[in-house]
Amino acid sequence: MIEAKDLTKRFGKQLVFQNLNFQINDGEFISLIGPNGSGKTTLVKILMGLEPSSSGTLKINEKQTIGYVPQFRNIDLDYPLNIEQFIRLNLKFTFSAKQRNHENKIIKSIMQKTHLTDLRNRPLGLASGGEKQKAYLAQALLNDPKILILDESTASLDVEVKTQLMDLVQELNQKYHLTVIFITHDYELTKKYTKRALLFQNKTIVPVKVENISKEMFEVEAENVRI
Ligand SMILES: Nc1ncnc2c1ncn2[C@@H]1O[C@H](COP(=O)(O)OP(=O)(O)OP(=O)(O)O)[C@@H](O)[C@H]1O
Repeated sequence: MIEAKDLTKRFGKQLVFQNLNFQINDGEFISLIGPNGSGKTTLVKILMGLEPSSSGTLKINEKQTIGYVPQFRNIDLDYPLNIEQFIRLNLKFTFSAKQRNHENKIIKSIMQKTHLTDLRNRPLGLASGGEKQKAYLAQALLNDPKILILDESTASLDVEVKTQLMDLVQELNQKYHLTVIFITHDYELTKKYTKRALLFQNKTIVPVKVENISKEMFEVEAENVRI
């Protein structure tokens, strides 16, 4: 379980959020939503130990490792690695034959889980957006995480590819009891894949049932941001 108690974060004089109190259950598929700049990425950085909190606590079970899937960025057409080589970047480089053997098995299994086996030799620079995003997902799964964070990972994909990626994540969530935290601005995907959301509002978090979220709420937030 992930549990926040009175979690507060400031950057210098800027208060990002204060007194966050929430829980995320093991195996839950939950969305993390709210306007641009409300603190979604900052919160997951604190969760991953990449950023200190200002006060309060954010606890996870010590044994729970975390996989992080960012939104894919532009990758040059002549990027030197193929999909499999790119995924391997998250492994420890080793010259031990025994360790290599072990790693090969892990890679094979991850490629099967993410449906990338047939694409393993494709240069990453020539892969489609969805294939690149799946490669990022595969990389995040290498260390057998119990918690998977998708940080706007569907943002630059077209609707059909978004759905394919989310179906895959849902499969991983259900088959392997992965806890999934889905950071998104996408109303349709929030509705389709999650039952509960942590909504950033007025510098704190409100846990809400997704069935009670309206499209207008997403749009109002977007407008607020523009002002
Ligand atoms: N390292 C940093 N130093 C100073 N301010 C920061 C730092 N990182 C984030 N911020 C600020 O903290 C606030 C929260 O940023 P964060 O990226 O967490 O928001 P977000 O909800 O993920 O936004 P978006 O939806 O646009 O990705 C923003 O005002 C941002 O400028």
